[in-house]
Amino acid sequence: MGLCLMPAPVTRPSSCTSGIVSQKQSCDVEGDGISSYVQNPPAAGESLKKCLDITKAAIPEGQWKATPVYLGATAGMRLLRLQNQSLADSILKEVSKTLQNYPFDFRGARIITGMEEGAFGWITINYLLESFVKHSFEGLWIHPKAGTIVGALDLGGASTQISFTPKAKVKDPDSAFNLQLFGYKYELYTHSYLCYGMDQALKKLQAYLHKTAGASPVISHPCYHNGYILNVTWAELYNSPCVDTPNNYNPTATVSFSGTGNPSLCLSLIENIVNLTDCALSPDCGFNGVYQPPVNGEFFAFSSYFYTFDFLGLAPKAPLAQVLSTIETHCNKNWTTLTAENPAIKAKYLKDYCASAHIIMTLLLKGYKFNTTWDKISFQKRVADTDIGWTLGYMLNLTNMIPSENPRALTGVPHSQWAAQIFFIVLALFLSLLLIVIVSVIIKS
Ligand SMILES: Nc1ncnc2c1ncn2[C@@H]1O[C@H](COP(=O)(O)OP(=O)(O)OP(=O)(O)O)[C@@H](O)[C@H]1O
Repeated sequence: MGLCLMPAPVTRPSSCTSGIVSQKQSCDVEGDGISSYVQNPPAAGESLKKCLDITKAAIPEGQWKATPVYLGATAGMRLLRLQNQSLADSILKEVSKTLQNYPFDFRGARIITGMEEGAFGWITINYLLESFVKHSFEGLWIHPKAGTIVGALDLGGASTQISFTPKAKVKDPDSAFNLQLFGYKYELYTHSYLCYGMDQALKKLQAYLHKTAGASPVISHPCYHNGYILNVTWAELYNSPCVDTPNNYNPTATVSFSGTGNPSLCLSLIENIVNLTDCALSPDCGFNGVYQPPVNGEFFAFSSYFYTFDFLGLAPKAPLAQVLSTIETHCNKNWTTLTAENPAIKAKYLKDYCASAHIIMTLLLKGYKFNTTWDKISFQKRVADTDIGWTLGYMLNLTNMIPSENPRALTGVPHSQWAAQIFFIVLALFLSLLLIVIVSVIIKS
């Protein structure tokens, strides 16, 4: 769940992450955001209040009333809405009530769409890199193809998004997101894959293994480290619409996953949950039959992409061969060695880095087809001292902080005048140089 606060006089909210934000202050709703509301509403409510109190303390009292607050919920809530619409509604109502009790200018809570999540992440990155301003300036005055607009790869808990400006027009209108920023029109390709966020992808793996293991109570898991054992109830395993409940479903039954640390088996297991066959607009395909034009330009990969690659020492960039060998070495470590080497890393994350690294490689290389453009991806958490995510883009959009017109055009300086000025500056420099050469030739002779 993302929540964003922006003190009114601040022209650029400098930190806007999942959680609550005010200038450089940020804090997260404890646990897994929205799911903690389902499991333990009072604790989640307290955690939300704690965050709001920290934020309140960071904003001068005189600005509280003028500070707009929006709450946007993402894929966790999209999934909950699929399962239980009234529970999703009551959570949003409850959260809204809490926010209304604070002195901010609360402007509403809603579940954003997957396309919005993708597009706002893309806006956040390019806004922080100042690429919209550079692009519109360079695009208009220097070279029509100048300016570096980067693509966005977001890997959340419940969904994953890819967003970029393709070379050619987007062929499927359902994947096109049109924007005009600083006087420049962008046609963005964006797609959100629900159920392919990291938590749900890991759950899909477990459910696939459970389904294919027959009645066995202990199941080998090749993506878990040798020596690691995870016990889960069927209720926990099948608590999401991303996995099909078996016919003989028994919520209290338990299953044990026992790690075998086998990287190549892990990789082939993942191909059972990611459908890599063609789509209707072949060869322009992502995965699961989804249309996707060929990837174009540089990309920033954040959220779970970053967490995993940062842990493995592969962020922000590493050659593909190094990435593959690092993942293999990591997956081959047994659980005792791994925990001894990483005492500060929580087991809930440590147990999954092998699986998540393989899921990431499958999505990037085989799903999105970065196989020939691997070096274009940067694994990043922050840009310009600010966390990357969809929340800042959401806020910028809702508060109309990115003008659709080019500010230079608004200042009244016409294009032809700029072109003439640049032409005369270049001509003057050339004449000065020529004069220096002529004078030095005359002096020598
Ligand atoms: N330090 C960490 N190491 C590894 N994984 C992490 C770490 N912190 C968070 N994660 C995981 O990263 C994933 C993405 O988390 P994030 O909070 O970005 O998701 P989200 O915004 O709730 O997702 P969605 O948009 O799909 O609803 C989750 O699977 C979460 O468990």
